[in-house]
This record gives sequence, structure tokens and C-alpha cells, in this order.
Amino acid sequence: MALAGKVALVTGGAQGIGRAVAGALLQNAAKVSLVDFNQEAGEQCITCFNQEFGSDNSLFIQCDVTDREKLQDAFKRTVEHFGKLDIVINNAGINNENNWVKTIEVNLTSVVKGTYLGLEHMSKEHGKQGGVIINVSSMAAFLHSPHQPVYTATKYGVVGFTRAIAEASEIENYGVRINVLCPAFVDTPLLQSIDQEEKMGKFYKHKDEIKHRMSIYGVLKPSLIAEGMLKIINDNSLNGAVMKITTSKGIHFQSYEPMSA
Ligand SMILES: NC(=O)C1=CN([C@@H]2O[C@H](COP(=O)(O)OP(=O)(O)OC[C@H]3O[C@@H](n4cnc5c(N)ncnc54)[C@H](O)[C@@H]3O)[C@@H](O)[C@H]2O)C=CC1
Ligand SMILES: CC/C=C\C[C@H](O)/C=C/C=C\C=C\C=C\C(=O)[C@@H](O)C/C=C\CCC(=O)O
Repeated sequence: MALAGKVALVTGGAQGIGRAVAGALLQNAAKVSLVDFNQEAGEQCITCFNQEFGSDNSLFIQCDVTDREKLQDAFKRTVEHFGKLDIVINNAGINNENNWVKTIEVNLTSVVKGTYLGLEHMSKEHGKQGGVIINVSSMAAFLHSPHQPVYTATKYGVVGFTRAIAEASEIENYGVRINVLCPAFVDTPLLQSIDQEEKMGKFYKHKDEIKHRMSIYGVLKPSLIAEGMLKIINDNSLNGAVMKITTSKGIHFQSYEPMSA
């Protein structure tokens, strides 16, 4: 998919990985709708993007992705503003073992909802032109974190859901490619949650073990994750792909044995 003129909706786009991929999309002449619940971060991000890329190419919509009606409205406002939707990146995520219900709502339930909303606005079954969806998981879906059991579960779930709905899209000829991206540790504000007892709960006493893993596995730059996302968007052959990004192997893909009876 050539990026110039394409319209992307990025949840959690106000900072971290979401902001990095939004900037990369704008640098490639796409237009972006940042959907984030952090009003201050969103306004600061949009101010920077408007200065660098012009005021017609970015939109910030304050929205908690766990509020289904507001998320539905954010998609609707994005299409009303830019006239169409081509790319959806379900990126918003949290690390909160102390409020694991919220963690499931943000990291998994909202990714499912965002995927279905993306299909509503891009799928041929709704008379639309097609598109691409990227759901953000984690390397925690391959190397589970004993100190983040619910976070780990949500990221496993994102991989499984994405692989399944991608095959459904192929079978039903939706015209929408759906892929999942699994980064290792990335240098974003999310990492601060490791030091926050209100986020780690009873696993807080293990924070140094997580930091030890980070020292072993390294910490990636958000720009490399953005590079992986653009690779997925630009490669029309990718559907149901599980991209992994690690310091040891860079951007690579998980392979799976063909399904057999
Ligand atoms: N930072 C890391 O080490 C890794 C992060 N990831 C995943 O990447 C994604 C992005 O994470 P980061 O950029 O690192 O985090 P971040 O905390 O820097 O940015 C996340 C953004 O999502 C927004 N957000 C959180 N909950 C929201 C909600 N309910 N509604 C709307 N917006 C919400 C935040 O306001 C923030 O702007 C997450 O799904 C995370 O699990 C995956 C692997 C590694
Ligand atoms: C507060 C931050 C919380 C979570 C951050 C992130 O979502 C969690 C990451 C968990 C595990 C990261 C593992 C990283 C592994 C590597 O970097 C690889 O180099 C290890 C080598 C092989 C992995 C085997 C494989 O590729 O399947």
C-alpha cells in the first residue's frame, strides 16, 4: 500500500510507539488520527505534528478506547474529517497487574473492538475499499513474564485473535489485511510502570527481575517499531503475519507449522 494520501487511525497515538508510527506515517505523506485518552499528551503531540507536517494532516481525538461508544465515535469522526480510512493501528496498551480487569479491557477487548470497527469502515463486506489493520502484542506472547501474568495473557490473546480474524478476512474476501506486531522492550513511558507499585501490585517486589531481563534483552527504540509497522503496511503480501522485533534478531517473523487434523 503506497502511503501518500492514506488515512490512518492510531490508538494510543499521543506518545511512545503510537506517536513514533504516527510521525513515520506523516513523513510518508499519510494523514493520521490520534486516538488517546491523554488530553495533554495528545494536544502536545498534535501541536508538534502540525508544525512539522502542516495542520491539515493530523487530528487528535480524546477517547478512552475501553468506552465502546466513544471508540466507535472516534472512528466515525476520523472518516468524517478525512473522508475515508485505510489503516488502523490498535496500539493502546497498559501494564497494570493491580487492575487486571482494566488491563484486559485495554490490551485485548479494545483491540478486538478496534479491529471490528476497522472492518466496518474498510471491509468490502461493507462496500468499502479495503485496508490494513495492525494489532500490537508483545514478545511477552513468546517469552511470558511471570511477574506480568495478565499482561502476558492479553498479548497472547492479541496474537491468537489477529491470526484467526486475518484468516476470516481472507476466507470472506474482506479486502483487509490484518497483522500483529510483537516488540520486545521499547524505550517508552510504559516502562515506568515497572517501578510503580500501584501498577505492579503484588508483583512489585520482582521489579528488579524485570529490569534484569531488560538488561539481557536490551531496549529498542520506538522508531524501529515504527519501521516494522511501515513494512507491514507497505507489503501487500502480509496477512495473518506475526512480526517480532528484538535486539537479537531485529525485525523478523514467527513461523508456524501448517494446521493439520
Ligand atoms: N514499551 C514496551 O516495552 C512495549 C510495549 N508494547 C506495547 O506497545 C503498545 C504501546 O505501548 P507504549 O508506546 O510502550 O506505551 P506508552 O504508555 O508510552 O503509550 C501508550 C499510549 O496509549 C494511551 N492509552 C493507554 N490506555 C488508553 C486507553 N484506555 N484509551 C486510550 N488511550 C490509552 C496512553 O495515553 C499512551 O499515550 C502497548 O500495547 C504495549 O503493550 C509491546 C512490547 C513492548
Ligand atoms: C512495562 C513493560 C512491560 C512489558 C514490555 C513488553 O511488552 C514485554 C516484553 C517481554 C519479553 C521480552 C522478551 C524479549 C526477547 C528478546 O529480545 C529476544 O532476543 C530473546 C531471544 C529469543 C526469543 C525467542 C523468540 O524469538 O521467540
